[in-house]
Amino acid sequence: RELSCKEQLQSISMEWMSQICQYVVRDLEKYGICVVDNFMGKERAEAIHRSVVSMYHSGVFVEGETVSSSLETTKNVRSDKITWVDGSESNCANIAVLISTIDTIIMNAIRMKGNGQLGQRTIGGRTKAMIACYPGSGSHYVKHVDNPNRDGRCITTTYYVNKDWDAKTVGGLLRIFPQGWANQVVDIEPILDRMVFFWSDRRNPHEVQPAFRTRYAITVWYFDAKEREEARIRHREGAVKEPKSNE
Ligand SMILES: COc1ccc2cc(-c3cnc(C(=O)NCC(=O)O)c(O)c3)ccc2c1
Ligand SMILES: [Mn+2]
Repeated sequence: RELSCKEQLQSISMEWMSQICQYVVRDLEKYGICVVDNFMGKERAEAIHRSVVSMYHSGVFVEGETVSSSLETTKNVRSDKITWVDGSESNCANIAVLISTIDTIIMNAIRMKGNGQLGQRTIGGRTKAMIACYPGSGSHYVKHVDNPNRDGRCITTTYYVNKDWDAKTVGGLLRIFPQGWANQVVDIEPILDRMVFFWSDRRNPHEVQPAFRTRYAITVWYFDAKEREEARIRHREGAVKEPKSNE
């Protein structure tokens, strides 16, 4: 029987989905980092770009706060502006599709593993999506670890929405310094429709190099169920002032 157009599209997307999940499982377990291009397709990527730009100009972004209590001004550590969305906000329909696509990849990657784990982690929940804007003129984020103190976050997933980005002229590279890889670095250009997955803990110190053009990224952090529960218990006991991860 000839497949209908809808069935053909579904079978292509199923094939695409299982390809991506294989890359994510293999690369996360082998390198701790996975880069996927053309993640949402050009049309959807450009629609997400338009949504993010109009949200930025509507003034909902706030200064990204640091969790370091040192006296140095936040500017020296990071100068991005952020806003958190769950995808239900106005103008976020395309971002909702992005979030559910990432959810599906992570869940299918775990299913593919068969033991319900990804890199010996049991994924349990995620944060909302954080949209970050580095407003150019050298804005950056110094070398840091997303989750240095076991706050529960185990996978960082960052999606870039920058059209015609050329890091040679406007900088803004994501540079990862993978632990255990001697002095190797991984430089990732924040180009439109690029998706990056990497372990959020001390295995992947990274920085955002000074950007000289407005630079947008959408990040969702996935929790390790056990670590998250332990962090909650620690937090409840008020033992340690943990940075809010704005879940
Ligand atoms: C206490 O509340 C908050 C609220 C928001 C926070 C956002 C970050 C963060 C972490 N990493 C990056 C990054 O590495 N981006 C890489 C890239 O864009 O290529 C980034 O842009 C932002 C860290 C701590 C936060 C605490
Ligand atoms: Mn980071």
